[in-house]
Amino acid sequence: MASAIVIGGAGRMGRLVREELLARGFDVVGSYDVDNVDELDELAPAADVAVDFSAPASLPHTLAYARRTGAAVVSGTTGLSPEQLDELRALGEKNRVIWASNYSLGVAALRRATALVARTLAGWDVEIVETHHNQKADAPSGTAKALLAAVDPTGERPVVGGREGIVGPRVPGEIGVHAVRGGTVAGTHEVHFFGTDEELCLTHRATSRQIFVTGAVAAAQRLLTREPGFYDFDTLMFG
Ligand SMILES: NC(=O)C1=CN([C@@H]2O[C@H](COP(=O)(O)OP(=O)(O)OC[C@H]3O[C@@H](n4cnc5c(N)ncnc54)[C@H](OP(=O)(O)O)[C@@H]3O)[C@@H](O)[C@H]2O)C=CC1
Ligand SMILES: O=C(O)C1=N[C@H](C(=O)O)C[C@H](O)C1
Repeated sequence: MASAIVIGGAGRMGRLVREELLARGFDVVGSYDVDNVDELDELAPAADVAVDFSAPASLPHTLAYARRTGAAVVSGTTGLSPEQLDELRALGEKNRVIWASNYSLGVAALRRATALVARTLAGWDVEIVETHHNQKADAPSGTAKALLAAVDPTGERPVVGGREGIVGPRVPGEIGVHAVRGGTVAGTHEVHFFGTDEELCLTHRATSRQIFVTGAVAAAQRLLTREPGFYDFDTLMFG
């Protein structure tokens, strides 16, 4: 039986992840949150995999744990800085690591579709809109950033958040990224492509968090069959 710890275990995602791990036969040997995250550095028991849905501030402890125990890491924490993402990538030189801003199969397909449409409709205006529950800490969502990268893989185009006041006409090539917060929305992502007299909109709507949980635990199971490396969700799940 494979063993696991959950980082952010008392959170909205962490509680569901723990249940899913147990349902899939994992032995869950620890749960870590703000008050005991320091234990990851030296005290926490070894496990085959650490599943992390917490906050960027916990990453040093997750990394220390993985280096000490050799555990695989499945991270879904968003709001990580580029330097923190590099640290996770570097961990992949010795450990099995996956980080994904979204563990839903539908969003994986949305990313592919977005890249295709962006190439097909080059020159159209693009606006990305994400909507989440009123407790979400980071904005824009990690998924919105991934969709932005799908539209503009080289990251060269100007990115605009909220528009207010007199800002002048839309700058050609710019990409709007907008965050909406309210209620209990599990996560909606829209990519609008505007041409002359026409609009194409790709939408993904999560109606529960279970999709992310199912995807993350499936990724954990698959990751444990792989060699050390830094994996992305699309490649790991679809090959
Ligand atoms: N990749 C994906 O598919 C998805 C990613 N997410 C991401 O997962 C993360 C968690 O989301 P959610 O469960 O809604 O958030 P919650 O706020 O419900 O849970 C966060 C958990 O992390 C813990 N935590 C916060 N800060 C630290 C810290 N410094 N060290 C250790 N633990 C900490 C909290 O502990 P305490 O209770 O003690 O405060 C809490 O238990 C977010 O980054 C979110 O964007 C969410 C859904 C899907
Ligand atoms: O915080 C959330 O809830 C979610 N966060 C992820 C993100 O930032 O993209 C994924 C999902 O949309 C839910």
